[in-house]
Amino acid sequence: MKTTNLGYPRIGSKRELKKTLEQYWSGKINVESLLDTAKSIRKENWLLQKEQGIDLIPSNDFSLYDQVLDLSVTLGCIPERYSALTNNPAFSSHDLYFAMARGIQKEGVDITAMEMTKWFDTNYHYIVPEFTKNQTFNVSSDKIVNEYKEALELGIKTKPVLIGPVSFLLLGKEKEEDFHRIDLLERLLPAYEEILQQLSDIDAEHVQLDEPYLALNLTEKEQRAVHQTYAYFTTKFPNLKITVANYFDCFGDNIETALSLPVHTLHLDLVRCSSQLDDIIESGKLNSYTHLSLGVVDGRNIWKNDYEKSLKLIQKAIDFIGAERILIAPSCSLLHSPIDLNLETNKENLSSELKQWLAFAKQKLGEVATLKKLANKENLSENLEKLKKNSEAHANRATSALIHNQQVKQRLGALSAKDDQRESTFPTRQKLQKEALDLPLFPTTTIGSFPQTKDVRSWRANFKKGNLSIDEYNALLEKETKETIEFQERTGLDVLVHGEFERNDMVEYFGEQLNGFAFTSFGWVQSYGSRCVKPPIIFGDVSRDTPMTVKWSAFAQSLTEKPVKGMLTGPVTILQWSFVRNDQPRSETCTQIALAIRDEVVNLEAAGLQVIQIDEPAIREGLPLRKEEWDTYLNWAIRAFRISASGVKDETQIHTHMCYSEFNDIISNIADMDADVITIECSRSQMELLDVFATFKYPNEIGPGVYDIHSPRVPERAEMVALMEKAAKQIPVEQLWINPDCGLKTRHWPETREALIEMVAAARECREKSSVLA
Ligand SMILES: Nc1nc2c(c(=O)[nH]1)N[C@@H](CNc1ccc(C(=O)N[C@@H](CCC(=O)N[C@@H](CCC(=O)N[C@@H](CCC(=O)O)C(=O)O)C(=O)O)C(=O)O)cc1)CN2
Ligand code: MET
Ligand SMILES: [Zn+2]
Repeated sequence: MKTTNLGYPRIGSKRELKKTLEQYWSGKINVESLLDTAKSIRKENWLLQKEQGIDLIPSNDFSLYDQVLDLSVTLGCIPERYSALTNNPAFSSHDLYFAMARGIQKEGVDITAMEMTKWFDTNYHYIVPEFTKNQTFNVSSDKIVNEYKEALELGIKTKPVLIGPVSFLLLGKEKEEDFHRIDLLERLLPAYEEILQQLSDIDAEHVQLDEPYLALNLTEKEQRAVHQTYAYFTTKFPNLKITVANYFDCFGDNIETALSLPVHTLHLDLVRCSSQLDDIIESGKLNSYTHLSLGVVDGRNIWKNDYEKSLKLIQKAIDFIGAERILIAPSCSLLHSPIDLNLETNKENLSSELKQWLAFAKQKLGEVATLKKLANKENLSENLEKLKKNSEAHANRATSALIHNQQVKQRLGALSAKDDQRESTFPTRQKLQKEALDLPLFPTTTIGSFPQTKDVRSWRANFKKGNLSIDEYNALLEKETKETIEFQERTGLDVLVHGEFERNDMVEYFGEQLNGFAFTSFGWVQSYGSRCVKPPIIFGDVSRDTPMTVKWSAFAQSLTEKPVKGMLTGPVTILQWSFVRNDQPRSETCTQIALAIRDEVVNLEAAGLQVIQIDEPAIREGLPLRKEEWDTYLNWAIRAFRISASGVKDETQIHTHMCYSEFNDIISNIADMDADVITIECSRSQMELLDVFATFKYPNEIGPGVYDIHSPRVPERAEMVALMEKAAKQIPVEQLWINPDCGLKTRHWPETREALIEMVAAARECREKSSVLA
């Protein structure tokens, strides 16, 4: 029996990579310093995994920005528009790499970034590969081999990890008509073959190919592609031990395909799909030589493993194929876990009672190693003690007084059908809101946050450290908010925002104020590139004691005659971007949050806010991976949003906002949310979203984001007008708003000012053209 790991967080336990990247981008350090930091993180990670008792330690799980982008670059899959960089000695390979990730506007070159979207149902975002009909693939980087050699110098023979060819193709997008990307497989396989050859030339023994698409609904053709791929690889490389890793859900209908693969190891996510092992046993179709990697330790949540439960699964697998064909593993890459629970020493954030129930990435590896020893009956006395402690922790969580609140449970039980309905239907509300707000055609607004500058962050850090009093901190925030309101008035925006300067993060901020939530000091998880989040931990029933946002929204509204939008995060997003308790259905936790947000919405209205936005950017990402389960999720998720939005009168305009996902397949459910206005990401995908409106008539108002805020690039007015013209072809102009595609917190002020001035100018141009557009 062996222990194995699928991937380790690469941001660094003190976010070293994040800090170095941002310094590099701002020109403060050179590329060598950046690469040095990267190298030391890899070293630390490899040694730590060894020390924790992992036998098969991954390499190539490191990335400077994103592992999918790395693979695109490795395979020479670089969109044509970057040729201005590849043929120009003024630009290095790193310039090219970061230009693909973030866009570039420098030395006469102006190229947009590649699209970014959610990695399955996580809050991690990857850079979407772009394919053309005649796409070629040429191995053009040594990253995989180099990292293998780097670890070897430390005495560690790693297991290189890369995304498998079928998933790589499916993760991407066709940039031309008339072909399907899966048809590129035959051209792609020789490139993979070259990489596998290089690895086998340097005596790599194991390689892990991730095929998470095996957890989704695949067509027969795609299933055949998976089979063909691994039949080919195993014939070509009979001595390479290939693991095919599936995670985030069951194989479902792909189980026959998975079991037909002639590979050395299949990895199973037994956290998301504990019945998978039984399915395999009952099928009787596992190859006689295939090992099973049992993903029993949850890579997606922070709860301590339940050893008794895991050991039952492991024992069942041992009885089935024998211990020597078993590997013990986390359920998926630990990229999605915070790094080290031992860093959490602040008892006000995380009490010792709570802490004993938790395990972060490093601790999870320890759990994997302990489970192996328990299953192998190694060092019995020491490990039986660990088992006993583990059972005790689970027993006292089950009965803890921290968790249950009868009032919350009663309120949930008393909900009735009318609690998720506005008073009138949209046409009536729209008329009343038009009278109340008196907005022009193509009203302009932003999504909520304005730049979270170094200054703003340092005020908060100093306030938390006690270097600033609450009054001093508030005074600074008031000044920042006031300047932001003045900027918006000067620029001519129609619906203003307060800027969210008081918030560390749109989820953590609410988590800090709601009962039933705990938060960490260092529990950072990478969201994209250098950006991280610190997801709160929902451990108990959720309730709200006092208003959470009214003070800042009312303050901002007091500064202007223009309407200010109250700004809230919706229940589904708070749920999705937190670590959620696993002792009751997610739907129940979500409804509890919905009631807390509903109370906040009602309070904002009473404080004079006529427009209130309830952000739900995570609604799409929360969808189960398999379509069979979509309806159940959508029913409770959409209802939770509606509960949160339905406590106000018709005149109050409810907005929602969504970004960075593919929305076309759930557009009618989004319409069912019945928000008066939705602002939605559209720009990086060139308004592809709008295609769906050719057949689906979106009933309410909508602001398709006109520029990409995740890139520092300033959009041109003409670009934005062109996007709105495209929108006006599908949606009546009376329904259209103009806004960026997400909040501006990651941007700096200079580009923010320029971009919004251009955006308002674009709106004026659209108004002038409106008779033509209509
Ligand atoms: N939860 C969440 N998920 C999301 C989004 C989001 O906004 N939130 N947006 C989408 C895209 N993802 C994003 C994720 C993170 C960030 C982001 O900006 N994160 C910040 C951290 C935000 C934060 O928590 N800030 C804290 C802590 C800031 C900090 O680093 N403080 C310094 C000290 C600063 C100083 O002394 O100057 C430190 O702790 O070392 C604060 O402001 O209080 C970052 O990585 O830089 C943006 C987008 C999708 N998913
Ligand atoms: C990821 S969606 C962000 C919405 C939030 N109101 C903001 O502007 O930052
Ligand atoms: Zn957004």
